[in-house]
Amino acid sequence: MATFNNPLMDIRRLLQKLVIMFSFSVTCVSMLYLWLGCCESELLDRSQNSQPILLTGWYRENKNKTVLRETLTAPGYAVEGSVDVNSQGKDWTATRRLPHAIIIGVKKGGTRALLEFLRLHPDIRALGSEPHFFDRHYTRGLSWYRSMMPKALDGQIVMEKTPRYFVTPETPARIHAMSRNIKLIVVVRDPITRAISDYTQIISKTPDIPSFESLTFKNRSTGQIDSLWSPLYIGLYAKHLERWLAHFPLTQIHFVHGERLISNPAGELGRVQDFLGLQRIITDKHFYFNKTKGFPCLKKPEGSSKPHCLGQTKGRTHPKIDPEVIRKLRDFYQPHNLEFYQMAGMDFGWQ
Ligand SMILES: Nc1ncnc2c1ncn2[C@@H]1O[C@H](COP(=O)(O)OS(=O)(=O)O)[C@@H](OP(=O)(O)O)[C@H]1O
Repeated sequence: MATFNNPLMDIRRLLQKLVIMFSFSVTCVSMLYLWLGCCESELLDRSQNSQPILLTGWYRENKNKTVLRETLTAPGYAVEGSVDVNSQGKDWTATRRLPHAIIIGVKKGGTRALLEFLRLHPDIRALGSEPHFFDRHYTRGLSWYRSMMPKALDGQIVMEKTPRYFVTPETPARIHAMSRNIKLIVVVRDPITRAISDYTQIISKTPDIPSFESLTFKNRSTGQIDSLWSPLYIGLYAKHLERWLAHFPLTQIHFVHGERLISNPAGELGRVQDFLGLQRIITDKHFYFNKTKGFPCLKKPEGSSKPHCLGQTKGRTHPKIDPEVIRKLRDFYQPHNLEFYQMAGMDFGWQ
C-alpha cells in the first residue's frame, strides 16, 4: 500500500515537537534557576555562620571578683534564645549593609527579648548573635562588620544588639564615626534587679564565687558599696549615658522600660516601632503570657507556626538576697537613678 505524505500533517507534527521541546527547556531553565538560588542563599548563610564570634561576659572569678571573659563560638553556633529566621535574605536584590539601629544595652535589661520581638517586623533584619564590633573587634574594620550583617532589601532596617556597648567608654565615638544618624536603643531595668540577674548568670557558670551580699561591699562592716564590681557598675546608668550624650542628641536614643517589656511587651514594642519610623505591625496579638515561664512569649515567631519562649538562660530564678543589702543598694542607687531620669527625660519609677 502506498504511503501518502500530507505536508500539512508533517508541519503540525513538527510544530508539536517544537512546542514540547520549548516547554521542556523552559522547565529545565526554571529548575536550574531555582536550584542555583537556593544554593547561593545556603552558601552565603553558611559562610556567614562560619565566622567565629566572641561572646563576652563577666563570669570568671579573680580574687573573689568576676572579670571579663570571652568565649569563641564554634562555626555554625546558634546563639541561645535566638530564632535565626529573618537574617536569611533570600531575595537576590538584598545586600549586606551597616546597621541603621543598634541595641546598645544594657546587659540583662531584656535585650534578647526585644531583638527577638522586633524580628517579627517585616521591615527589620536583625543579626542573631552579638558581634561585639565596637568594643572587641574594631580593628577588623567596617567591611568585616558589614559582612556580619544579614542581607536586607532597600528600605529594611538592619539591626544588631551588643549590650556591652553601653558601658564601653570608646564605643560612642566609634559608632558616631560610622554613622552620626544611627538610632540607638537602650533597655533599662531597675539596676538592683539587673545586678542580681547578672550575678545569677555568673554563678550559673562559676558556682563557687562568694555570695552577692559579700561582693556588694568593699567592706561589709563599714557598709561601703563596691561600685566597681561589674554587676553594680553597669547599673550606674547616668554615668554611662553621659558619654553617649557627648556624641548623640537625646532624640537619637530610645529607652525601653525593661519592666514594662515584661508586663506590656506590645506597648513597649509600639514605642520602639514609632522610634524606628516603622508601621506598628507588632501588636498584642503576637504575644501570650506563659505562666510556667512567667514571661511573655511569642505566639508565632517569624518563620515558625509554633509558640516560642526565650531559652532557659532568660528568665532564670534569682537567688534570695538579704533585704538589708537590698535596702542599702536602694540608697546607693537613688541619686544615680534620679540623675538618670532627668537626663533621659523619663521617670522609670524604681524605688
Ligand atoms: N519575654 C522574656 N522572656 C525571658 N526573659 C525576658 C523577657 N523579657 C525580658 N526578659 C528579661 O531579660 C533578661 C535577660 O536580659 P538580656 O537578654 O538583655 O541578657 S543578656 O545581656 O543578653 O545576657 C532576663 O533576666 P533573668 O530573669 O535574670 O534571666 C529576663 O528577666
